[in-house]
Amino acid sequence: MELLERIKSPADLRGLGPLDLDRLAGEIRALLIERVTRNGGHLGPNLGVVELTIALHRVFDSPRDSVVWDTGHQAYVHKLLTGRVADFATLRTRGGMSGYPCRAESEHDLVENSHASTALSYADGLAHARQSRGDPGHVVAVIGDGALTGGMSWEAVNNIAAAPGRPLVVVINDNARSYAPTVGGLARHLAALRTARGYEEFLERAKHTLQGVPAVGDTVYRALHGAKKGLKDFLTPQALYEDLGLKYLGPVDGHDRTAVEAALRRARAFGGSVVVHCITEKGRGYAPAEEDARDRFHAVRAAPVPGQPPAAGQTWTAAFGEELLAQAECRPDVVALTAAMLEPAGLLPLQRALPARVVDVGIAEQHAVTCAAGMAMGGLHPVVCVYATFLNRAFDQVLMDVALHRLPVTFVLDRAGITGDDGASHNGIWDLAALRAVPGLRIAAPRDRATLRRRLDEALGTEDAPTLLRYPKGSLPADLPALERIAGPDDTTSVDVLARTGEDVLLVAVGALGGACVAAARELDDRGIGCTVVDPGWVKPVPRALVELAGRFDVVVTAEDGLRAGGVGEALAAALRDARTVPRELRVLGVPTGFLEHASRAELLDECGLSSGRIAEEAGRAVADAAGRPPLKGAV
Ligand SMILES: Cc1ncc(C[n+]2csc(CCOP(=O)(O)OP(=O)(O)O)c2C)c(N)n1
Ligand SMILES: CC(=O)[C@@H](O)[C@H](O)COP(=O)(O)O
Ligand SMILES: [Mg+2]
Repeated sequence: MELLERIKSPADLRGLGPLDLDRLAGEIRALLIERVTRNGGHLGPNLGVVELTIALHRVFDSPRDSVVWDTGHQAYVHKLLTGRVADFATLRTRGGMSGYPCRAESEHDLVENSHASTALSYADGLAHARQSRGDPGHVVAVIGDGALTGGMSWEAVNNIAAAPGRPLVVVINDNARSYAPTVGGLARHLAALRTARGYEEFLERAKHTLQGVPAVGDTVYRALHGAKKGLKDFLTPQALYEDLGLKYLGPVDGHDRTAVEAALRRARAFGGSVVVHCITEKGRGYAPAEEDARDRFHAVRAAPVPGQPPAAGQTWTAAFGEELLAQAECRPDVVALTAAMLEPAGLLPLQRALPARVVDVGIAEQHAVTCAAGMAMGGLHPVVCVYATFLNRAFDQVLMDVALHRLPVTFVLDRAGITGDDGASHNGIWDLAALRAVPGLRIAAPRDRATLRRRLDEALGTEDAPTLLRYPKGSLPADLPALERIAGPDDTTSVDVLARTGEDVLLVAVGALGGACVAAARELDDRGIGCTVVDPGWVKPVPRALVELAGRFDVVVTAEDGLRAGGVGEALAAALRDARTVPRELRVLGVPTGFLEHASRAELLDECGLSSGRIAEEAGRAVADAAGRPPLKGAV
């Protein structure tokens, strides 16, 4: 890494010759492979942008020029070239380097949000600001072909194309994949452009040959070149960009640094918005990634830590995939939708068995939700399968396109709750609080495989309202059978009792925190504090059986892997107030409102007071506090 260690800023790149630059690319790849296979992270995407990032930082002058990375998972090389080689060993570790751009780490980093399809909007705003302030320099946005399938990208293109003289360069990092091959008409359009590379090479050869022919050669070449636009439009419909008013350069081999630099220099000199279309290969330079048909090592897991047992057992995602397939085999009306996360959301079994019953809309959650509304209006029962954090993007669609019409759409949110390593914007902590405001939407949080199966069945059996299931990242816990079931008006409003060592405190466990709450009850029992642990299953609306049960306890503690503010605990507190059965002590445990720094899920759960030890601590304190306080029953 002798060369890479000398790079303290992009300026150090400009003194290097071609051989050193090639050597530098090799050193970067070696470091990416060594470190990311150990710490985990986005190996494939970053191997695919080594030459592109070197070229970009040689042509443009960050941070005088602004560089925005869409989604940001492919910014490791950018970090290595902007003075962070020494910190790279701490990638994705608590207190270490983030796996995404991070403003606190560097003035070269602007956008921390890992939600895709935002870069062009940021870039339009940054360029507008530069123009209105008279600031020199450019804005460069690097966006993947997958992120280009997101609607926001085209809202931005529509505006960028209408703004004359924007000092904006859009670099399309086209590796033809999101996780899987990119889907949709746009993917076909980009594929057509990719084949244009052969056309450009043909034209170069023709130019060289014809210009060697005396007298007529040059005339013929000029005629051919004049026909180029028409021929190229016919062969390679890049008119999409140019008819919109954007200059299009490309396609360029994104691994030919010299060619990328030449295209970027042309773009920089153009004096208006330019699209530079780079063809890259996800996983380039590392055979196991290049040969990985699944997702080209899009995101690799951290290597097992010596002495720590690797994550064992089936994941929530795999279990859901099996349960959904079982349902779909009996229910021809069930159709699953994904937003470019088919395998990550567990839909591979269904796609393999019943391919027509899985729809991948690209990175387009808003379209997924309203398309599902249309499917439901058409008599189907759609299942929208997304990561919890990404449903934030489609709140209005859930509210006004689905719930307003009381449509039987089922949402399944994977990675609900704290996810940890992927930073603040990947935690799925907003769903319970945000969606509590959606009239008629019913929400369930399964605690294990058996309740996942049961809640999915109940959700798919609900035809007069939208339903939603949510579960966390990682391995399924062991099944946690109910000791007894406290019946409600119907089976979906009953409450499962998971543990009963006494009645000093009622512990309400939401979903996957059932195990932690049962463990907390054991700790409390050892300290002579009797606990009853219950799991309501359906948490919206709050089951009446839960309100009646909680109204009989002096101390109630709720625990949820989601925002405390506006979550399930606060909904129960409001119901107890309405029933005038407020307990002496009511503690609502949840994630504080804020953005969590990256760390492991376990570390952040403990930090938020949601590990079994922390839950036991808080419940013990609540019992102690209640002992010295008169009963509040009946108080408002
Ligand atoms: C709104 C949103 N939905 C889903 C994701 C999950 N996701 C992360 S990276 C990725 C694929 C991105 O593909 P592309 O933009 O082509 O970048 P590449 O990985 O190919 O470099 C997806 C779907 C996301 N980050 N944001
Ligand atoms: C940026 C990106 O790809 C994220 O969606 C992230 O990698 C998700 O990671 P997991 O699928 O491991 O939760
Ligand atoms: Mg891509």
